[in-house]
Amino acid sequence: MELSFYKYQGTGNDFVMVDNRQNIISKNNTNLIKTLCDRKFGIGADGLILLEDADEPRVDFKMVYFNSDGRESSMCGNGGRCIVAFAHFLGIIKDRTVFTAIDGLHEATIEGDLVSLKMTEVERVEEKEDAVFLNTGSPHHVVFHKDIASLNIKEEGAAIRYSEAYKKAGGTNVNFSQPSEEAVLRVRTYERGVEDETLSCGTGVTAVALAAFATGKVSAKKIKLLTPGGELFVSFEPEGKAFKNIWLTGPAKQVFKGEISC
Ligand SMILES: N[C@H](CCC[C@H](N)C(=O)O)C(=O)O
Repeated sequence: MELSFYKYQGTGNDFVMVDNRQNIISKNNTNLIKTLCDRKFGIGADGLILLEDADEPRVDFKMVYFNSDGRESSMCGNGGRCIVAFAHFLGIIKDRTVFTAIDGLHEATIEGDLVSLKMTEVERVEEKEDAVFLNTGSPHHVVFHKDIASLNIKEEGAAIRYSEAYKKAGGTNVNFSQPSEEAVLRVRTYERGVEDETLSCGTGVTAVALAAFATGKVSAKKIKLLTPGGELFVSFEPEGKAFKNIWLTGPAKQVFKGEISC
C-alpha cells in the first residue's frame, strides 16, 4: 500500500500525521506504526497521530495518538497542537476548533504557526519527598534540579519510569526542571513510549509549570518553559488544590509531505 503522510514538529517533538478519515490505517497495527516511527527503517518520529472523523456534533475531528513504540497512548500536548495545524492545513477548520482525544474534548486556536491548546483540568498535584506527580492528560513525574544540563536524562529518566512506584500504573513520563529567571523554567523530558529524551513534551511542560506553582517555586500564572526544542508557554487558573483553564501555547510546523510503501 502507498501511504500519504505529513511530518509535523512542535518545538522538536515530531510526529507522523495521517489523515485517516477513510480508515486506511488500523489502530491495532502496532508493527506498522512502530516501523513508520523508526528513524532508520521508517519515516522517523516520536509518535504517530491519526486524524479521524469525530462521531459527535460540533466536534471537528478526533485525534488518536501512538508513541513510537507503536502503542496507542495518553494525551500528547505537542501532538495536539500539531493536529490543529494539520486540520487547518486540510481546510477542516479555520482559526479555532473543538476536537476530541483520549482525555476528552479540547478547544484550540491557531494564528500562523502558533497554536494554543486547552489542556484537561488537573484535580490533584501529589507532592512526594523529592518530586511532584500529576496527570495533565499523560502521567508526569517532575523533579526540580539545579543543573539539568549535567544529567543523563535517558538513564535517570528510565530508572524512575520503570521503578516499582509506577509499575502498576504502566509507567510515567519524567521531567527534570531548573528554575531560571522569574516565571521561566528550563525542562528536559524522558518520554514513556519513546523510551528516550525528547526535545520537548507538551503535557510535560504543562506538568512542570503547575508543579512549580503548587510548590511555590513560581507565583505567576503564565510560565515560559525553555526546552531543548524551543519555547512553550503555559497559562492556568489555580482553584484550591486544582488547576483549570490550562492553555499550552507554542509553534507547530509542517516539515514535509511524503509517500511511503508499507
Ligand atoms: N509519551 C507520552 C505521550 C506523549 C506526550 C508528549 N509527546 C506530549 O507532547 O505531551 C505518554 O505515553 O504518556
